[in-house]
Amino acid sequence: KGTTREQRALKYLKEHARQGDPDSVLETFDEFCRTQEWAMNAAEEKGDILDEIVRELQPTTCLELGTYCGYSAVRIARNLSPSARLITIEVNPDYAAVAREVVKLAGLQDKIEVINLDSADVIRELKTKYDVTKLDLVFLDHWKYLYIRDIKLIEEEKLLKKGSVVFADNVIIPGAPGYLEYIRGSKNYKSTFYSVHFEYMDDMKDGVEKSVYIGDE
Ligand SMILES: O=c1[nH]cnc2c(O)cc(-c3ccc(F)cc3)cc12
Ligand SMILES: [Mg+2]
Repeated sequence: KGTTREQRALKYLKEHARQGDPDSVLETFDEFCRTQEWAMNAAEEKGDILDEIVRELQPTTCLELGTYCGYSAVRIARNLSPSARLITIEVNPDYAAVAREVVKLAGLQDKIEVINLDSADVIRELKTKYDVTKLDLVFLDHWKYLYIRDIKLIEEEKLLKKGSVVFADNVIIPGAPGYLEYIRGSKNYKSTFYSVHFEYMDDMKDGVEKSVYIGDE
């Protein structure tokens, strides 16, 4: 084949999506995943909840862990206010390269910064190197066993404020038991679980967890 699934998806988007139109990029990506090849996008029901959170919260500074091909980065950024921005971290260089192209195709390169590094290393430098004061929205969608490591690091760095939302994908499939136990047991968060279908699979159930930070600043 020579190409990766992510490169085939990007090719499809370039051939079928409207340049500069985020909605077209997302619709086309969903079409690709339903008709050509499955991909792990936070799509459909998961994406609808994410849209709702962004529209209601109107976050200024967003952090996404696990960019993959940039589907959820585009989904978040298309609803951001003019001065708001999204920092998205992807440790896999091949995924990061595709994501940068998808972000450009959507015309959102001024709102989204894709960083190809390990999430922990970036979180430790958000205040000093990335000019971040507080995070209004955090989307956890990378390796499931890293959710708990990274949320603890985000707390340690005092990056959350009252009302900040932490939204976690895949808390059922593949599952993030340690994270769920931690966040639901913490007095600093008010958590809500949403039972949703697994992306592009109408006969599989996954879950997402929305946690509002109510702790000390
Ligand atoms: O590794 C993942 N990172 C982020 N999101 C994911 C996601 O939404 C789904 C899956 C996934 C789950 C089951 C399976 F059979 C194959 C892939 C992995 C990730
Ligand atoms: Mg996911």
